[in-house]
Parts: sequence; C-alpha cells; structure tokens
Amino acid sequence: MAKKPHIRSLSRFSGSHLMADPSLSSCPSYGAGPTQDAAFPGSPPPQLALLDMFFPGFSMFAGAFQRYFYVDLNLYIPLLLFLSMFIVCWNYASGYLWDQVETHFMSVVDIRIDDEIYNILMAWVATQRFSQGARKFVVNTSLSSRSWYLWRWNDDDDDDDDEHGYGEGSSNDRKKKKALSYTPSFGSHYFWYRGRLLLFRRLPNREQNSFMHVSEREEISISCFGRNPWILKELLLEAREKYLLKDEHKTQIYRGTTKAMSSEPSWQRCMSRASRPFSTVILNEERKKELIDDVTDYLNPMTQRWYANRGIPYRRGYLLHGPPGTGKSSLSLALAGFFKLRIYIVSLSSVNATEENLGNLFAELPRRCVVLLEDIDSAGLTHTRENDNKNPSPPPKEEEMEPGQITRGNGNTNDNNNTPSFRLSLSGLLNILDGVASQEGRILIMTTNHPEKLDKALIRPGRVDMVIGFGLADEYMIINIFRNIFAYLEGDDGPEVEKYIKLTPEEREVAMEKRKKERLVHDSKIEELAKIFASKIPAHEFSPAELQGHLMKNKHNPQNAIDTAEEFIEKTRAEHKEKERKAAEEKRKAEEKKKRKMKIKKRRKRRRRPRKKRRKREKVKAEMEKKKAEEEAKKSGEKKKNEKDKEATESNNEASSDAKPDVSPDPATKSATTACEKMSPVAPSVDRIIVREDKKSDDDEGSRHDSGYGTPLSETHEA
Ligand SMILES: Nc1ncnc2c1ncn2[C@@H]1O[C@H](COP(=O)(O)OP(=O)(O)OP(=O)(O)O)[C@@H](O)[C@H]1O
Repeated sequence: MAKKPHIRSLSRFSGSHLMADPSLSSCPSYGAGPTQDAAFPGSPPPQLALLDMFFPGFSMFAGAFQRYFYVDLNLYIPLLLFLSMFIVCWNYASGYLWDQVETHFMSVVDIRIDDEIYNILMAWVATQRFSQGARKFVVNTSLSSRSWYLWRWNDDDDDDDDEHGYGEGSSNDRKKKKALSYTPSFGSHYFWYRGRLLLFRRLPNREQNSFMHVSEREEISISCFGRNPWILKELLLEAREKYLLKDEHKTQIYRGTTKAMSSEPSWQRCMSRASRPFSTVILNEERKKELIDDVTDYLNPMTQRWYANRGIPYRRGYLLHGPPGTGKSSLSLALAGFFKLRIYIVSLSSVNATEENLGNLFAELPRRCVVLLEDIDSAGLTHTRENDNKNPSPPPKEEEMEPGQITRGNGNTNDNNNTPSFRLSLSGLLNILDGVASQEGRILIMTTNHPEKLDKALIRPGRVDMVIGFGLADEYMIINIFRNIFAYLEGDDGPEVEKYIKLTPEEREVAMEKRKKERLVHDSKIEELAKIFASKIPAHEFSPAELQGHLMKNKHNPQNAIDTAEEFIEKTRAEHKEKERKAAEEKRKAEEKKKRKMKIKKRRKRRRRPRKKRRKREKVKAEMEKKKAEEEAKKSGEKKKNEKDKEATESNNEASSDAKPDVSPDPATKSATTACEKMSPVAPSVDRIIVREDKKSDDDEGSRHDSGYGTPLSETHEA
C-alpha cells in the first residue's frame, strides 16, 4: 500500500517521450513537481542534467532516494549548492582575512626548532594550563629539540628526573621512571597570558626536508593581537628565566659542533652538570684562595673600567699544568660553577680545530664565560713561533708525530701555496686568543701535562696571568681525598629527610639530633682512618684520580679501603711499570723507525753517489777527448797552413835569390841585409813567418832558443 504513489508516478513517465538515456527512464521525478521543464516535458530538470554530468548516476540516486524516503532531492539542490559555495568562499575569505589580520593587527614570534629556544619555550609550554588541558596533544619524555645536534647532547641530561624526584636508583630505573610531558599537538591553541589572549600555533613543516626526522618537521609560533610584541618578549624572557633557574646549581657545558647542512661550527650545550663544590677540589688552600680572589677581582664591573681606562685588553688567562688525573679539569669546572659561568670546551686535538673554525667559535663566545683549552701540548703547538715563521715547514707526517699528539698541528698556514687550512699554527692560535678581533671578558684556562714543551709566546704574561701546578698526591691530598669520599657532606641524605617528615615534630627533632651526633662520631672516625690510610700510601707516587678510583671501589667500607691499600699499591705500581714499559717500547719503536728511515735515506744517497761520480768522470773524460780532438784538428790545420806558408816562402826565396844573386855570406853584411829587409814592406812577412816557425820548433823540441829574433838567418834558411 505504501508503494502506491511510487507506482503511480512511474506509470506517468513511462512513455516514449522520455530522454534518450535509458537510465533516466527509471527516474521517477521527471515531469513531476516544480522541477519539470514545461517546454520539454520529457527532459530532466536542468540542474539534474548538470549534476549528472559531474556525478554520473546522481539522477538515479535522487530517484531512489525519493522512492524510499519520499524526499525530493531536487528541491534541496540549490540549497546544497549555496552551502558548498558558502563554505568554499568562507575558507578562502577566512584564510585571506586571517592573513590580513595577522599581517596588520598581530605580532608573531616564530620559534626555530634547531635552536635552544625551542627547548626553553617547550619547557615553559609544558607547564601551562592550556597545554595540560589540550584534547589533542603530544607526549614526550624529553622536551628537547629533535634536531640531531641539539638532541644528541641531551641524551644524558637528567634535568627532568631530578625535578620530579626520580633522581635515585640505578640509571635503568631512572630511565623507566622518566616523567611524561604534554604539549599541544598540531593546530592553533588560544591561551591567556597576563590578561592578554595569545595564540600558540604548532604546524607541520611546509618544507618537509627529506633529511629531517618526522618529529623535526614542525613550525611553532606564538602570536598576540596588537602591533606591539612586548608581551611575546616578556613571555620568552620568563620562559628563559625559568629554564635557567632549573640550571642554577648546574654548570652548563658547551662544545663546538658543526650544524647539519652547514660548514660553520657553533657552540651547542652538551650537558648541564651539578656544579662541583670548590671544596671538593684538593689543592693548596692558599693557591685556591689566590685563584678565587683573582677571578673575583677580574669579574668585578669596576675592573673592566680599569682595564678600559688603561687600554689593557680585558682578558684573563690561567695555565694549569701537571700529570694526568691531578685535578686540572676538575678545577676548571669548579671555577665555572662557583662563578655561575658557562664553560666552553675546545679540544685542540680535534680534527675540526682549524684556524678558521676556531676563530669562528671564539667570535661567537658570550662576553662572560670560561673557555677551556684542554691539553694544548697534544695539539702539536710545541715548537716555537720563531720556527713557525722562519721555517714554514710542512706538517709532520703521521709517523713523525709524537706519542699522544693527535693532530699534525702546527703545519704551515702562512705559506702562499694554498695548503688546506686544516692546520692550526701557533701564531694562528695566538691571534685567535688575543688578536685584534678576539672577544673580551672571558676567562681562558689552558691545561697541559707538559708545560716545558709550550712555546714561551703562548704562556707569556697577558696570555697567562697565573700558573697553577698540580702534583701527585702528598699526605695532605691523600687525607683530603679519603675525607671527601667517606665523610658526611651536605645533602648526602636527601631521602632520609623524607623519613623524618612522617614523624611528629618532637620525634623528628630527637631523630635529627641523634643523626647529627652519629655523623659527628662517623666523621671523627673517618678522620682517624684517613690518617691511617695516608700513612700506608707513599707520597708523590699516585695521582689523586688513582686514589679516588681505589676508594670508590670501597665507598661503603672505609676500613676495607685501608686493608686493601697494599694490594692497590702493588697493582698500581705494576700498572705504572707496564705503562712505562709500553711508553718505552713505543719510543723505542718510534726511534727504530726513525733510524730505519734514516738508514734507507743514507743508503739511497750512497747508491746515488757512485752513479753521480761515474757520470762526472765520464763527463770529464768526454770533455778531455773533445779538447784533444779539437787540438789535433787545430794542429793539423796549422800544419797544413805551415806547409802552405813554407811553400809560399820557398817560392818567395827563390824569387828573391833570383833578384839578388850576389848575397855576401859575411855576417856583417848579413845583419845589414836583415836590417834592410826589416825596413822593406815585403821582408817582414817572410821574417815573421820564419820567426813563428822557429818558435814552433822551440816548443816542440824544448827551449832551445830564447827568442826567434835572435835566431841566425843561416839557421832560418836551413829550416
Ligand atoms: N686535586 C684533586 N682534587 C679532587 N679530585 C681530584 C683531584 N685530582 C683528580 N681528582 C679526581 O680525579 C678525576 C680526574 O681528574 P681531572 O680530570 O680533573 O684530572 P686532569 O688533571 O684534568 O687529568 P688530564 O690531564 O688527564 O685531563 C676526577 O674525577 C677528579 O675528581
């Protein structure tokens, strides 16, 4: 019965006047209701035809819908179209309007996720109500930036654990108990801050760089209404203060690293450690006081003015030297913690410690900080600046490096042949430390195991203002190290305080008094034990680090530490011997290698020398032969010439004899004739030829005559 109207309507439109599309023949609504076209009664309503074009089969669906639900969709099409148009327009207009409002009426701060400000802001956001009440949120065990070079340094950062009271227990337990932090997920989140409505936006990164992790791909911004961004700056300052407050009792340690996709190094916080109390560094009390007074005076604002007035660069440098494990690094960290300064550690032995990189890092240093240059002797800066400048030698080869020297260092950076700048020369380091462009206000600490190896220029006054030597443990040190390990120190019994909280005030007072007495007894006992321990350990033989290692093994049993002292001495001595043996072995090997090299060099030279000699001899021989040949050629040439001359002379003589037949053989006449011939133009040539001939014969036969001119004519004629 309910289907009757449907049958009726079908029968009304089942004629040949239906449109060509057979599917439409089943459409019940054609010709029915207000949508039917009056001019062409068989054709579908224009909007349906249009919709059919875009959504094939829509008319069938509309027909079926009407058949079963008695709702004519044709009636709602304009409404639907209008709604969708409105939504599209709204989306476009709202985006455009929002952009306009944001550009002209709002202030926005963008937070970079590869900067420490990300950690600062997210730590703040996590503590806000809007963040904790967000329906869509991100949960983290660490709020730090996911950028690899910020993230990797925070792996062992236990800040959050301490804050939530999860500081005790093994590290595994602690990891399990890591606190959860909640921050709003992607989208816009409004919140109130100091009576102003702010907007926190977290959006997926539009760039989607493939080298980024998914967790890195986000953009964060905070906006406020109004063109003045002061409220945003206040928020950021508050976040920063809270962040720093967390680190107040910690020493922040920075190291120079190179960012991804960048060749320029920059400082990144690698960890924040609980500040080391100065008292725990065992050093001559006077020396310690001197150091603290010196730094206190240096950091006084008046001192800076004093320096400026006198044109002295406002810098201070300290050199800590001594054997390994004697407390040089510990003192540097304690000093930074004591003055609440950040410490920036540079390892000169790092591969990246080039002059350019180091210069960039030093240029980025904040005004007040401690810079620690560790093990400057291992950086290859041990030869003098004079050498450096006069003999710009090539960097030492690997086999020529000293044991413990990690970089080749000290190569020539001054030469003009564009050698790569991976070397750090002494003059380069000095320029960085106190060149014209170097930062003022910092405290520079250099540590070394071999002060004697350092160039005087590096440790001259002005660069190094105080030198502190550290030695192996003496009696005073041994006692103090023992006391440090076993005596009660402030804050040792944190969890015990919690026990007292459960007691009534009276009970608590009694318990605390009892505990105090127990501690006094314990400490006086430790004092005695320390003396006994010191009497068992020979002075100036072991480093504080070695002693600390032994005591730490027995940290709950001081008596055992004393009982096993002999064992420790024997073992450590054996280790020392082994170390010495290894060092000597290495040295011997290095020397042998050097000798072998020298030998090879010499042998090569020697092999080269005979060859040279032979070549020289052959050369000389060839030259001599050449000369001889030339002489012979000359001789034969002259002989031929002489012969020719002779022939000419003979013919001349013959001619002259024909002209003067009666030549008197009388010597007086002869000499007169000679004199006359000498005067005549023809005679000299003949005469000269004769003389030369005589001279030649002289040479050949030995000096028979003193001069050709004295040669008797008769002889000449004979010749
Ligand atoms: N004078 C000292 N006072 C207190 N602790 C010390 C002292 N010397 C060494 N130690 C302990 O020994 C360990 C190593 O010390 P540190 O790293 O400061 O030695 P270092 O002189 O810098 O050694 P290296 O020359 O090898 O860098 C630390 O744990 C530190 O606590």
